[in-house]
Amino acid sequence: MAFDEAAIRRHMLVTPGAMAAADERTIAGGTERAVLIRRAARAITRVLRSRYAKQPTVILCGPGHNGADGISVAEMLIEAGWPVEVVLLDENQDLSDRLGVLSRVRPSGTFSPRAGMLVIDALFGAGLSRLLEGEALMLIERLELSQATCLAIDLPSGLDGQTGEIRGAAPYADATVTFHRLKPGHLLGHGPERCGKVFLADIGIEAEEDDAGALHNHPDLWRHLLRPSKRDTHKYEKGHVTALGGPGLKGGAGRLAARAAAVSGAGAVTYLTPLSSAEFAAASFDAVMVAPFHGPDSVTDLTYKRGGACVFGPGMGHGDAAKEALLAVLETEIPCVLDADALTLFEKKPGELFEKLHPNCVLTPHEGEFSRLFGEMEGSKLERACKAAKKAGAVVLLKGSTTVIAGDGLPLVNSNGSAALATAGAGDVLAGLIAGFLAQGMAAAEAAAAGAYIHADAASGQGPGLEAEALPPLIASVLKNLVAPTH
Ligand SMILES: NC(=O)C1=CN([C@@H]2O[C@H](COP(=O)(O)OP(=O)(O)OC[C@H]3O[C@@H](n4cnc5c(N)ncnc54)[C@H](O)[C@@H]3O)[C@@H](O)[C@H]2O)[C@@H](O)CC1
Ligand SMILES: Nc1ncnc2c1ncn2[C@@H]1O[C@H](COP(=O)(O)OP(=O)(O)O)[C@@H](O)[C@H]1O
Ligand SMILES: [K+]
Repeated sequence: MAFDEAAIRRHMLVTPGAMAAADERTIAGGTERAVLIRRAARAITRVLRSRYAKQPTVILCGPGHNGADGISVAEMLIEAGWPVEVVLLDENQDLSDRLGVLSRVRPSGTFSPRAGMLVIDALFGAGLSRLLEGEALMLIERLELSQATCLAIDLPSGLDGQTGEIRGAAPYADATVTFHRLKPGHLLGHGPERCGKVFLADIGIEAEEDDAGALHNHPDLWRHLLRPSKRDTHKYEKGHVTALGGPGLKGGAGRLAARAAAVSGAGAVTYLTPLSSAEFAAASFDAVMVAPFHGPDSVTDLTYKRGGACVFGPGMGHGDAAKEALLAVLETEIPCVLDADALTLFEKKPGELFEKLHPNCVLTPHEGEFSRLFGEMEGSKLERACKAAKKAGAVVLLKGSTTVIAGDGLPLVNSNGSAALATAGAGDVLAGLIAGFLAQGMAAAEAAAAGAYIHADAASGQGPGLEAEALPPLIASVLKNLVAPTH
């Protein structure tokens, strides 16, 4: 089972390098560059006129094609009677064939952005190749610190389109108009905070699958894998999840994971917990079954009998019996989600875990768990998750306001989360939900992608008062809307 092919083309993220190649391919195919630039400028002008009232507007133009887009926008706005001024990074740029624009050029030293002014940032886009310095740094720093409204062309200048890192400075754009497909930098690192609202414009570039550097997680990619049940389906045909909880006061985390598994569409969930806490667990659940955990056999016996998938970690504790049970289950290659304690258990000897992991495993660390398990790594979140997945031989879902999922195939970036999810237990719910999808037969990367998106979608529209307990019923209604109706 795999992601939908047509959706891959629609939802791919294209690195700046691949985007430049796609531009050149389109030009070689017979579309003139000037035509692409005019289409880009028209798209920018459309966004601008629908979003902002006519107001004093300064267009910062760089030396490359991003600047060419800016100059083309300047022409269109001048024609529409906007009060436009143009600042050129290269003051010697030849504009003898654009006399209308030339008459609006002002020295860069006069650039003084302030509230009530619109600044169109066309200094650098995909071609940013080094740290901002000198004149460019001065212009962007002034803009970054000002109250002016900024509309960025392609990327806020200084934001790295591949990593979302800031190379010297970058404005806080109110909106960004980009072309063809989003770039990873719109979603990673500082991207979301610097880009503002991102508009995607079609300028007639052909999509080729090889251009994809990653995928932007979207239901189109995996919705077909959430099959509605047959009329006469049986609960054990819909998958069984085993959740291993721990003793004592942290049992709530394991129970949250079990409950999330129960609303994933899986037919049944068993929560295993030491005898001392089994009675309390039984009193807190109705549909989820509770059974005593008394060592590795209680987990492997159950998973041999019921199959499905397991979730280890939330509230599991650091006991030796839990660790042995986890290692024993990994030997059987049953699909597993490993979160929280199941990851920190191995912080001193990660190799012991990596040796046993297999491609049906999903690891769901947050940044702290990630660095405890994989050490400090260089690179963007996307690059780090990919390296970690390779090292672990499993799917790695690295959580955060933007979540990255990496495995064997193209990595995915999930960006529909909101700060309502920054609440204790939200991660436990995610782990259980993914285990539920694994139990229903989804492959690890697909289950992780569906889990991350649906989990975040369930929290959308919720506020700071969201408690993790409230997520399972919200997840159930997101799922109901995603799954095609039964006939
Ligand atoms: N390639 C094309 O045909 C098209 C490009 N488009 C636009 O063109 C942009 C890409 O154009 P380019 O590849 O020319 O790249 P850019 O215009 O983004 O930047 C490249 C130029 O900036 C200079 N530069 C890069 N980093 C710098 C730094 N830190 N300090 C000072 N100078 C720096 C480079 O030497 C080069 O002259 C896209 O972002 C998009 O806005 C669109 O108009 C569509 C068509
Ligand atoms: N600011 C945020 N914006 C979007 N999603 C967030 C944010 N903060 C946390 N999340 C999401 O909430 C979940 C929190 O998981 P985790 O850190 O493991 O918390 P816990 O261990 O308390 O359950 C993850 O899925 C994460 O991606
Ligand atoms: K720009």
